[in-house]
Amino acid sequence: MAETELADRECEACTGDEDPLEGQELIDLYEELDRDVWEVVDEHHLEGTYEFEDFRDALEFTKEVGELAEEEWHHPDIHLSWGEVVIEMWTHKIDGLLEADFVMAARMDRIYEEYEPEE
Ligand SMILES: C[C@H](O)[C@H](O)[C@H]1CNC2=NC(N)=NC(=O)C2=N1
Repeated sequence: MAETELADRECEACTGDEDPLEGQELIDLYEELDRDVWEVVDEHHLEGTYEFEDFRDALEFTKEVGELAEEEWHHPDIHLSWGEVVIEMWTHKIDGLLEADFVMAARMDRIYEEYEPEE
């Protein structure tokens, strides 16, 4: 049976004693994200950069991401500028990356589909 798409998986709450993902585990999950948006930084966090037409769209996207973070109780760092939102996503409790971080990133990619500027 095909694996559940990343954005449809549960954000498993972390207990705090998991080991951070590394190596091939990270690569396999990363390949399911929008690589025009995301990069894995130092095997520690995900950094994503989203472009928008203006500040209003960037702000509305930020609000949706904020609501998602509250629902999932898994919170990114968000830098909001005119026409751009930069996200940093990692699991603070273990100071590294777990699947939940990739699930959140995939959910953000899905939210972004409604804002993507015309080519
Ligand atoms: C107390 C602790 O901050 C909470 O359990 C949650 C809140 N949101 C969180 N968000 C992120 N990114 N990492 C965490 O470890 C985390 N922990």
